[in-house]
Amino acid sequence: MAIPLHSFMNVPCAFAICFLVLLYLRSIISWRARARGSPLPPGPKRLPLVGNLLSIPRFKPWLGFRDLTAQYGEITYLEVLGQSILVLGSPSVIFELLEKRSANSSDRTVSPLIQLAGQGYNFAFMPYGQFWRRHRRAFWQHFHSGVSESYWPIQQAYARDFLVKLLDKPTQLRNLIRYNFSAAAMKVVYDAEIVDEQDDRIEMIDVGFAGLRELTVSVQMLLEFLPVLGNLPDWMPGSGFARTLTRSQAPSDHLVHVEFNTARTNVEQGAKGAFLVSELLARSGQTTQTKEVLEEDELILKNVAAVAVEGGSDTTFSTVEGLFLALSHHPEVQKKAQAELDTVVGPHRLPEFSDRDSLVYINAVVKEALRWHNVLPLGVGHRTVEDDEFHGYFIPAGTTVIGNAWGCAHDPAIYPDPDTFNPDRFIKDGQLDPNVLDPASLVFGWGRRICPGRFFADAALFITVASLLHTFEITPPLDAYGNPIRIELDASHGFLSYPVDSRCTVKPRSPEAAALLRASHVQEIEEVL
Ligand code: HEM
Repeated sequence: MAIPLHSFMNVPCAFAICFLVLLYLRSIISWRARARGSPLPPGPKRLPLVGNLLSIPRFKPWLGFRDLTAQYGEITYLEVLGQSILVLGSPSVIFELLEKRSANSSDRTVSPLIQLAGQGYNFAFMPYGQFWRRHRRAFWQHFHSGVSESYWPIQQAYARDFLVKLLDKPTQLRNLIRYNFSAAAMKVVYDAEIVDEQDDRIEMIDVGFAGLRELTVSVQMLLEFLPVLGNLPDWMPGSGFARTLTRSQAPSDHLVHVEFNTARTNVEQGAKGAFLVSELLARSGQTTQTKEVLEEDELILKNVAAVAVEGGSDTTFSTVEGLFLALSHHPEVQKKAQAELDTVVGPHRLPEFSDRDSLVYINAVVKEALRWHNVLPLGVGHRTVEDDEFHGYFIPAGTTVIGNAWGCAHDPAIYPDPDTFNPDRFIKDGQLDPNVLDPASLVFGWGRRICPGRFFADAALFITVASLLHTFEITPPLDAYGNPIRIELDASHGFLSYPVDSRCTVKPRSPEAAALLRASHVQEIEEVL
């Protein structure tokens, strides 16, 4: 009797189905054992296969995540194509998971996009482990609060140089803000002399970060799970995005290698300024080190130097751009700041770091600038290493944890009327109010991954804000008929966020203020730059 062909076909088919069912049952049993009866945190209903892919907000995700928090609570769980994601929506749960349990929540999701965007050298995206730790230690040695103070003269000189240039080229505001922070970072790290905003190295730093600016949560998800999209030939639709990312590779490589090697040559010829380079040369003189150790040391120091420049540029740049827009809306904030500066500093000199403790209102302006416009609205995602139980919920190992910094910084329960720029919210009885949550505890991230450049950033912001308000007046831009144009804050929606339009009119507060700036500038340039 003939046996029908389809019966043979059915045997492997049946085996395959049984195998899949067994795998599924095994995964459920193992999941239950791992979860020990704890449920996953609440979240939107998951669809078969794609899970919550459609619930991931595509545009300005920090807004959508804030809405998820309102609907499901401060701990919301999402799953996209098998990847667990936890969205934390209040400072208390963020601090609890990302600070107190930092040993388990300081990993990063390793993404091929980071290499594609030329950021492979950047330890902000490296997984938790020895290699990351060595980078972080090397960075911290040169940027902890004590050492950061030694860079104040450079930061002050560039802040003033920026303002002198602004006197002459008020329409170049954006380029000059970028110049201020990038040139100061290049000086601190490589002892590089950059004297104006047209220097090619300013553009190099800008383009080196451009790839990261393009990354959004939804694009990241898409490319994570369909990595082939990153390798499409140029002529295929959809390849443009990958091309934009890869444009950052050459400038980043230049920063890591060429700028470092130039600084090394200068140090070998007797230059004193470039501390990271000097450190490397000192170490390479130690004959006890093996060739491999020295090579890895060199790579780490090169990476760390480049991160300090890139990290030190765009973040502060975006914050100050937002601040200019806010100030143009609030003449009363400028008046209060100027009254304080006139009392503490007076008209015959410019503000200095030693004035900081007496400049309560200026410190409040810096805090409000960090709160009002967030350059990293969702920080940088963390990742858990092991299974955990949190508030009675099961958090699987490998969960991506997103702290919604923007959501907290704009929560009316923490900061009433959060969209209004109001430095007074931080002041009580003439002093900074310790009962108001410091936005620095939100916007610089958390735990073992907290921003190690925060002291450097805070100093750059303080001296820029104090010097600016002491000498300039900022008003809205004017239309063709001379009428003021009101520009609302619209933050771009990438991984790094920038005001889309921050046009404003800048002019010196008085002829005396302009003269004071120019006079101090000549002396400063000779001493520091
Ligand atoms: C307004 C200015 C700045 C803001 C808002 C900011 C914010 C952040 C945030 C949110 C993170 C991620 C923290 C986390 O994972 O929890 C971070 C990491 C980092 N930042 Fe900053 N940052 C600023 C300025 C700077 C500056 C000036 C530097 C360098 C001098 C810098 C260097 C870094 C580095 C190296 C990391 C990676 C840390 C790691 O993964 O271990 N940042 N920053």
